[in-house]
Amino acid sequence: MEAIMLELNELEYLHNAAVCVDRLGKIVAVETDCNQQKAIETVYTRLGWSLDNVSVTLARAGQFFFPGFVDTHIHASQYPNVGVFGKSTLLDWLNKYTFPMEASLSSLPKAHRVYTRCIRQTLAHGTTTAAYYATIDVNATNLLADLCYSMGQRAFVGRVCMDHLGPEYYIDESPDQALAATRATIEHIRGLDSGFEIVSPILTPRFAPACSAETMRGLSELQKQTQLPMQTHISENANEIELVKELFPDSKSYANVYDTYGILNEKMILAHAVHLTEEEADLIAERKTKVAHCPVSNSALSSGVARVRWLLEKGIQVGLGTDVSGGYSPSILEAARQAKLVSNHLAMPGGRSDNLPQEERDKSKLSVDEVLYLATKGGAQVVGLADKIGAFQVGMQWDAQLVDLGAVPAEVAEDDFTIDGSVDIFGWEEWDECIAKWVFNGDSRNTKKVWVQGRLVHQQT
Ligand SMILES: O=c1[nH]c(=O)c2nc[nH]c2[nH]1
Ligand SMILES: [Zn+2]
Repeated sequence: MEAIMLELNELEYLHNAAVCVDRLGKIVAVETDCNQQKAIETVYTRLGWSLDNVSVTLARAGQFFFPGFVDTHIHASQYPNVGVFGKSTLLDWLNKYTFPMEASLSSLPKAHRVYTRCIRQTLAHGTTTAAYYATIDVNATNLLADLCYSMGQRAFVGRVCMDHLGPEYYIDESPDQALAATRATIEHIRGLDSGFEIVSPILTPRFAPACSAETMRGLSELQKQTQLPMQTHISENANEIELVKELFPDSKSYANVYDTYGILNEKMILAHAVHLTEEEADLIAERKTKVAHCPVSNSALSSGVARVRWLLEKGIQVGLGTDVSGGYSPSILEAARQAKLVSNHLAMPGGRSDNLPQEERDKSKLSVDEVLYLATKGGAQVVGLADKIGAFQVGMQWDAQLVDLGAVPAEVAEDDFTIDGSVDIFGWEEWDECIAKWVFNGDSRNTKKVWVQGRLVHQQT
């Protein structure tokens, strides 16, 4: 347990720093405490590289580099509905808002508009990698992959499989058709990015109530053949859990349903995991399955509070998801903020931890560093890219954001009342205080530049 805590606190950000990135988007040198001159000397003298081959990027006073955010769970196809959920809860929300919107994206001009805006907006909020759900439509799913590729966002793109219980206007015809359609998107993405370097397919059974046993079994087989990652939902809402019990009376639990059909494994990302039992969490840990924590959505749809510390202590790797549009915001910074706040709720009286001693409850609270870890390194682990992204070690990919908190020089600060963004820095704060102020008050106005694999994919004008 100690090890988890230590690792969670290893948060990387760089200020007064220069980073050298080669043409393949790899970090070749990082210099801290430096100016532009020192950075250039590093490239010439220490590395002996020509500036033609290496770009040198500098974070100035008041700015810092932060690893790009990883959104481990987002429905690009629900993006027009952000903030539109009324008082609904999961199952009525799906029928009222979600399925009609997703079905309407079989219109490719509409899908183009929605997906372009979703990618642009998430990039502007510093999301360099996203695990996307598209829709059941093959052409629209392929379009999402094309757009991620051309706009430069690292992405996992999933065609949604749902051949059970859906509305008649939005359902896969049969397990065979669901699997054939999934194979078609895999082939499309292979044609786009043969090594799945930037865009990868991800197998996507929507959730147990919407998938027949045959489809889940078929996806398990397909995963064995392709080694692709997979994503689904689990244990988000009380009525959903009851429905799973009715539909799979022979299964011991929700997690056991996925285990029975061979899809609870180290390549599976489970979203929500709010109401897991002790046995389910132990099984998930044993299978090395990952969890996407979606605090904004869990509050918006009144689903509940996931016990992140409890999951981490079991050794389960956890990242953050916006879960647009169960979640109202495309921002992982907002998800980090809400992850911190909902973890505090677990320590308050009147909540689900009431039977625990106060000391145990206090342990549930996540720190600012920990939620930022979940937003970056934790997310990288969840999507299987921890050796490539989420930190700034030499040899890793330059997937990063340049954050500017708008600090003004001390000599003008006293009479400068210009409002420039939502974070006010007075100049006396320590760096960890600046980071905390960013987490609680920052937004996309602070995200000046964003890179994926060394390519500048967003720049504030
Ligand atoms: O938050 C969620 N969003 C969805 O689209 C969905 N589908 C099944 N379960 C779900 N949960
Ligand atoms: Zn979801």
